[in-house]
Amino acid sequence: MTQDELKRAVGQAAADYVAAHAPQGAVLGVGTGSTANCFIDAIAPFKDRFRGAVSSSEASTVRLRSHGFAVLDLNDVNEIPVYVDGADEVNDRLHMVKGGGGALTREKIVAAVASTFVCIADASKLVPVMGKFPLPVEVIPMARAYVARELTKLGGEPRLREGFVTDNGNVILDVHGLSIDDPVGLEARINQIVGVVTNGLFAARGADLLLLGTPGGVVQHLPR
Ligand SMILES: O=C(CO)[C@H](O)[C@H](O)COP(=O)(O)O
Repeated sequence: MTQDELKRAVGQAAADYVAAHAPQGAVLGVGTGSTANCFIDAIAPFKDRFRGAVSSSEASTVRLRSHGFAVLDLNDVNEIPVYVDGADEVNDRLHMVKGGGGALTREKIVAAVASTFVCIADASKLVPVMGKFPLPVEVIPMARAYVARELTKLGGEPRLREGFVTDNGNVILDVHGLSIDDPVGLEARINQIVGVVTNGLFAARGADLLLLGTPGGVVQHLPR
């Protein structure tokens, strides 16, 4: 199976999960990226069961609307039973590195509100130690050079994502060369740097369920 086929399989599995578990009239939390797009396409036939969706990016909003979903302002929503999103890396505790698509801050906000975070990923994303995928950090533009120096002190090699501006008007520093042995500690440490909006470690609030696309089928993992 190709990687795209595995992404479609987990997108469909997540749609089946949500259709079975989310209450009638619920608000759905929707992530960003190519795997999340597969989920959006797979859940579209069930859209009338939902009050609408809260989106984590302008790109997902466009796709949701193209399927006829009502896209709601998070400030008008009290509860999100399920949030479905992809990951760039995930470990067996269901900590993740996210933000390859640059939507990490809105993703983290929607995930914080959600009762259940379902991570959907192809098998290549499951790793013993995270850090091979450069860790995205969203930064207020005027703090870029300062934050880069601070990230270097933590042992990483930050590189500006050239020509990219987030939906929030900020820049991304991708931090190379980290071996993330303490995801919870590093997430908190980086967020303490003045000028950082947030970083792509989702460890304090990891996923509750991983649907992993493997050549043998979609496998469910709970946090170890
Ligand atoms: O965090 C993300 C976007 O900010 C994505 O979930 C992550 O980059 C995975 O993307 P894809 O499903 O395209 O591999």
